[in-house]
Amino acid sequence: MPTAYLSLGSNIGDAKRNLQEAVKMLDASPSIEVTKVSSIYETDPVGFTDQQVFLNIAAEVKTELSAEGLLDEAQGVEQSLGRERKIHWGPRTIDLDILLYDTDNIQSERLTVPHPYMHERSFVLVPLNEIAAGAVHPVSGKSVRELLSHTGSEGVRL
Ligand SMILES: Nc1nc2nc(S)n(CCO)c2c(=O)[nH]1
Repeated sequence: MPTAYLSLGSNIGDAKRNLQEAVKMLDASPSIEVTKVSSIYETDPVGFTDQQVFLNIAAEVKTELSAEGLLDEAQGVEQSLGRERKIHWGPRTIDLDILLYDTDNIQSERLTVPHPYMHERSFVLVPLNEIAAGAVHPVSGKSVRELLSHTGSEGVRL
């Protein structure tokens, strides 16, 4: 069964509860099993820096869904939790990004996997390293552990 890794983030409202609800909703989907969840990390905002700190986690899921099917589920969770896309890269109640889907390399209208920025984001790599240090980025061939050794964990706190 395919294994995928997701990054989840929130910096509006009760961020911890938003993350917990998002994981619960993913696991409640009949076609998704959440098999690992990282600790919650407080992280400095990247991209649009004039906003609240984020809380970030990573999750491992097993699913028979295609990557696009998993994206549909993830976007459904975002909508259910009130995700409003006002400012690009701005604050959000919840954000779910697909990082890896097995060792697939996907470039479609809707989806790029591996996530195009995952290799340069400590707020993604620190939680992901906690649950999948040995997972391999299918484009670079580097493990999560190796990617993290290049970015460092600046701006990420347990
Ligand atoms: N620390 C941090 N910065 C972010 N900038 C954006 S956009 N996002 C949303 C995910 O792309 C985040 C995030 O989740 N955490």
